[in-house]
Order: sequence, then structure tokens, then C-alpha cells
Amino acid sequence: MGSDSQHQVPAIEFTVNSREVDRGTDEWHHLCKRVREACENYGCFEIVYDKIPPQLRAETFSVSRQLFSLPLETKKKNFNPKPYHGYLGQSAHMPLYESFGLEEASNYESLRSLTEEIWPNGHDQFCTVISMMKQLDELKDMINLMILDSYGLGEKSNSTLHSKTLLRIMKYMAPPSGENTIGLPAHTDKALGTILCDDQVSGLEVETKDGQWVKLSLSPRSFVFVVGDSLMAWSNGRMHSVKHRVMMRGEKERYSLGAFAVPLEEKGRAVDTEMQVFAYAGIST
Ligand SMILES: O=C(O)CCC(=O)C(=O)O
Ligand SMILES: [Fe+2]
Repeated sequence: MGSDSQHQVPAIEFTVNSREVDRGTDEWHHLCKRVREACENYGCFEIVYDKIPPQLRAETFSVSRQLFSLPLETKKKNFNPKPYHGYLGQSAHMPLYESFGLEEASNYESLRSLTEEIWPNGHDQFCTVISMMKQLDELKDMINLMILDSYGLGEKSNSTLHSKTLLRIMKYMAPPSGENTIGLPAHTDKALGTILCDDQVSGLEVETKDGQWVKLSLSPRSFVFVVGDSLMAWSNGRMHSVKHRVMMRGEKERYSLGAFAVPLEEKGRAVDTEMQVFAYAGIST
């Protein structure tokens, strides 16, 4: 992963069909350890991952472009009273930013009805988003398992990281002057964790523990995993909820995709407080 400074965010390769992703092998435990160390020391890591075909990623960003070029009235049909869960744009404090939230994105039927409302003939677009969602869900489940196994909790039924996925499709306009401009202000994510990818126009920056901002330049087959506040609480503060932001420069607009793992209580309701997540983790400091 390229960066502006000597600080390097770890890049971890998940090789499909290798012993490393075969749960229980020594290689798997070694990989889990690397994931845990990255989450504890940096709060994020680059996932070099071949399983999601570049073609699917390209098609997903092509659908994103089509989505944002729809009339404003159509985009506003994606309404959700919860912040960042529906369509968001034309915001005075984030003028370059526009996003589409798709709640319960792993509930493919709810995704279908939303797609049909926005694109009455959007069968192909729907299939692309579903395929991408399935792949991201699989990746999310694997990372969850790695985190649990890294703490020796993989076999404990009460420590599962239950979550539902909020998918957010994002667009950042190029800054009018071409100069360094904030696309998305510095924040931590409330989720357990977030998987991000972009269309090769970089902009994502993360803050290291010693206060340096590091720019990430992802390879075409890479994703980023970002530790959120809920995972930090769940791990009793061991994992680091990293501050990150998007800075835009140059003439290109940027598209990105985020799959946010929103924690669930045992009964399947989204949790509001971090303490509830924290309580069932079974990890003590
Ligand atoms: O667009 C990106 O790469 C980052 C988005 C992000 O951090 C967020 O939506 O919380
Ligand atoms: Fe974020």
C-alpha cells in the first residue's frame, strides 16, 4: 500500500483456497494473529483479496455512476430518517460528498424492492449489487472469524459478532480548485467494522496512533478493513477505532463503497449502545 510517510498500514493477503484461509491450520492462526495485530496497532489494514473479480468491482462502480446521475427526486426516494442510512447529498458542510445508504443490504429481498423503486427496469444493476454484497458478506464473516479466533473465542457461542450490513455507495466530486479539500471530515465509524474499496481514485486517509495522517493508495484487488467504535468496545479497548477522512485533490471524482457491520443484539435488533456489545464478548483486559 502506498502512503505519504514512513508509516505503513499493514497489507495482508488473503489467498483463496490456501491453507491460510483454511480454519484451524497453523497458517490460519498466523493470519489471525496478523489481523489482530493490525487491528490493535493501526485500527485498519489493507486486504489483498483475489476472490472478488475485478470485473465485478468495475461493474459495481459503473452502477454507482448510473445511480448518482439519476435525477435528484429519484435519488431522494432512498429515504431513511437515520443519518447516512438513505440518500445524502447537497450538504453544506460536505459539499463534495453524496451517498446512498442501503440498510440490511444482506437482506437481498429488501435490496430488490429498493432497486425496483429507483430503477423499474434495473434488473442488471440489481444483480451486480447483490453479487458484490454476497462477496462482501463472505469477506466480513471471514474477518469476524479471524478476530474471534485470534482471541481464542471462536468456539464460544456467546461471543459471536452478530451484525447486519449497511451498504453505502459514495461519490466525491473533484474539488473546484483541484486543491486539497475535505471530502469527508475526520471521524471514527460506529460499526463493528467497515470494509471499504474505491475506484482507484485515492483519497482515504487514516490517522496513526502518533497523530500522522497516512494516505492509502489501494491496489485494484485491495480492500480496507476499518475497526469501528463497537469493535473497540467489544474488545475492551484492545482494538483501535481509527480516525479516518477523505481528502480530495486533482480533477477526478471518486467513487467508493463501504460495507458497515452494524452490531446486533442476540434477538436480532440493532444495538444502540456500545456497552451491550461489550458485555457479551467475554474478553477482559
Ligand atoms: O469513502 C471512503 O473511502 C471512506 C468513507 C467512510 O469513511 C465512511 O463512510 O464512514
Ligand atoms: Fe468511515
